[in-house]
Formats: sequence, structure tokens, C-alpha cells
Amino acid sequence: MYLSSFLPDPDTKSKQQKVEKGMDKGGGKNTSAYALVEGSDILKLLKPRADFSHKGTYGHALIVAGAAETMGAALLSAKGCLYGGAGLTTLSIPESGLTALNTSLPEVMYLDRDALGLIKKDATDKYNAIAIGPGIGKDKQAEKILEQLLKAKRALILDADALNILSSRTDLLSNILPHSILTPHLKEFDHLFGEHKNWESRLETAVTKAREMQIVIVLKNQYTFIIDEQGSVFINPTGNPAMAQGGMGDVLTGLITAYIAQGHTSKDAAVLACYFHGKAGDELAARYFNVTASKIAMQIPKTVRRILNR
Ligand SMILES: NC(=O)C1=CN([C@@H]2O[C@H](COP(=O)(O)OP(=O)(O)OC[C@H]3O[C@@H](n4cnc5c(N)ncnc54)[C@H](OP(=O)(O)O)[C@@H]3O)[C@@H](O)[C@H]2O)[C@@H](O)CC1
Ligand SMILES: Nc1ncnc2c1ncn2[C@@H]1O[C@H](COP(=O)(O)OP(=O)(O)O)[C@@H](O)[C@H]1O
Repeated sequence: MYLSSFLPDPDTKSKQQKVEKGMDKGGGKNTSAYALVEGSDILKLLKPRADFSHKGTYGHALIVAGAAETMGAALLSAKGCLYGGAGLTTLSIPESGLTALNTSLPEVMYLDRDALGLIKKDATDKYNAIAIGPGIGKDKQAEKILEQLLKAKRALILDADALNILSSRTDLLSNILPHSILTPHLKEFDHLFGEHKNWESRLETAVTKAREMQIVIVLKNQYTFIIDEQGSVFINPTGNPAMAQGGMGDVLTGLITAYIAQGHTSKDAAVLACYFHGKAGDELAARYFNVTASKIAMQIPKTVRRILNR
């Protein structure tokens, strides 16, 4: 299989560039080999729910998201995290969203925005994973929250408006810690790292930036590319156009956060989340013409169970 099969550009130089099957064959330090994620890779990464385990075993995730008009993005991320199996999920939203949170997701806890300043360095507080971005907006207040979290010197999952803020505050990029995960779609990526004429050059930049910053980049599209800290590129084959609806990325962010909370590395968390997100969408698309983001989140435990039972 060739790289061009996974790119929307009809005419790309890399037509003859081979994509290997199986994650173990990912590109090394100085190569740009592409590896296709397969179900067998996912089975190797999944951690079973162990006997005698409890909520503490599966980590505590914190998601900083939402604003008055985009509270839905926060709720969808929290839903992704909850259904992704985090032991505990806490959502930091504006207080105006509390009733919506308590009525729609009673399992999820709330953290006041003012308490974000208490997040400690080096994971010495109770959160095993921290995500910021879905629906937080791009105003000064959102910028301040992002700056504050970056100061805590923790690896973060950065999505949506957090990426938009970084595009206009590029000085903050140097505060992103190694093993952080950036989840841009095409436009967010180009705003952040410059305009690209085609996907091949966009991918090259993603590889360079992931290596330079020692981060994981989840470059979202029909086939999402996951680029790890060494610049290895993993292509996610799951997902379909029935999933092209708002809020889908918010759920993905919650899922990634759930897998980090459960102790996976940044690359593995991103690979697992993208695979299951798309696979849930594929299962639903067999029955529904289009699938909503909420439905994807709720399908995740069934999808994971099915794959484990294979
Ligand atoms: N319920 C809620 O509260 C929801 C809240 N949300 C939250 O709101 C915030 C802003 O989100 P947003 O959708 O307004 O802006 P953003 O995602 O930057 O898109 C802007 C434009 O970019 C383009 N574009 C996007 N994807 C593309 C792609 N893959 N490939 C190519 N182009 C692509 C497309 O432009 P077009 O192609 O239509 O010209 C699109 O119109 C953010 O924080 C998010 O989390 C949403 O999640 C929805 C549910
Ligand atoms: N046609 C498609 N095929 C497969 N996956 C898709 C398709 N359209 C969207 N998605 C997935 O949905 C998500 C969209 O993310 P994003 O653009 O950030 O959405 P939002 O901001 O509305 O939450 C990505 O994970 C992307 O891979």
C-alpha cells in the first residue's frame, strides 16, 4: 500500500512511498517510513481491567474546556474520557455549565477555574492526565488559563482553541513539555506551523516539529496521522465520512486523555484513541447514515469489548 492512498491530494510526489503494515515497523530516528495501525497492534497495547482494580487504578483525568457558548465541547470531551475508561474524570468549565454537567454527566466531577492555579508540577497532584482546549475560546481569559497550565510544567493534551491561542502566541510554544500531545486538524495545523500546499509537505513539517519539540502530533483527517517524538508516522485506518460532524474532535481529545490517565505513553494513547474512535464510527456507520459525536463516545466500550473478544 502506498502513502498516496491515505492522502486527499490527488497528485502527490510520494505515490511510490510504501506504507508498512503493523506499528513495529514505524520509521526510526532518521527515516520517514509510514506504518499502518492494525487491530493486532491495538490488542498488544490494550491493558485489561484487572481483578481487584478500582477507580484509582485507571487514573484521574482533568479536562479544561468550554465557554458559555461552547459548553457542549466540554461535555463531549468529558464524555469521551468517561467512556474511554478513566477511573475519574474532572471537568473544569465556567460555573454557568455546572447544571448541564450534573444533569448530563453525573459521573464527572467539577473543578473551579480559579483552582487551576493550584495544579502542581511533575504530576505531584492528583491528576494523571491534563487536557486543555475544546471550546475554551480565544479571548484573554482563555489565554490566561492556558498560560497558567503551561507554567505548571506538565505534559498536556492540547486541542482546538488551545492550538488557536498558540498560533497567535507562538512565544508559548517553548513552554510545551516533551510528550505533550497536539491534536490539530488541517487548519489548526497550518495556523500553528505555517500554510502548506499539500499533505505531503504538511506531514514533513509534522515530523520535524514532533522531533524538535519531542511531542506527539495527531494530525486529524479521514485517515489521521500520529507522529511520535522520534518522528515515526502511524496511519490510523479507521473512521469514515459519517463521522464528519461537529464535536467529533472533542470526543477524541477526551479519549486520548483517558488513555494517558490509564498509564499509556503519549504515542500509545494517541494510537489507541484514534483507532477506537474511528472503529466505533465504522460500527455505527454500518447502521446509521451519519453518527453524532455523543454516539461515538457511548459506543467506545462496546467497540473495545468486541476487539478484546476477538
Ligand atoms: N457543541 C460545541 O460546543 C462545539 C464546540 N466546538 C468547539 O468550538 C471551537 C471552534 O470550533 P469551530 O468548529 O468553530 O472551528 P474549527 O474547528 O477551527 O473549524 C473552523 C473551520 O476550519 C475548517 N476545518 C475544520 N476542520 C477541517 C478539516 N479537517 N479539514 C479542512 N478544513 C477544516 C472549516 O472551514 P471550511 O472548510 O468550512 O472553510 C471550519 O469551518 C473549538 O474549540 C471546538 O472545540 C466544536 O467542536 C463544535 C461543537
Ligand atoms: N470523513 C471522515 N472520516 C474519518 N474521520 C473523520 C471524518 N471527518 C471527521 N473525522 C474525524 O472527526 C474528528 C474531527 O475533529 P475536529 O475537526 O477537531 O472536530 P470538532 O472541532 O468539531 O470537534 C477527527 O478525529 C477526524 O479524524
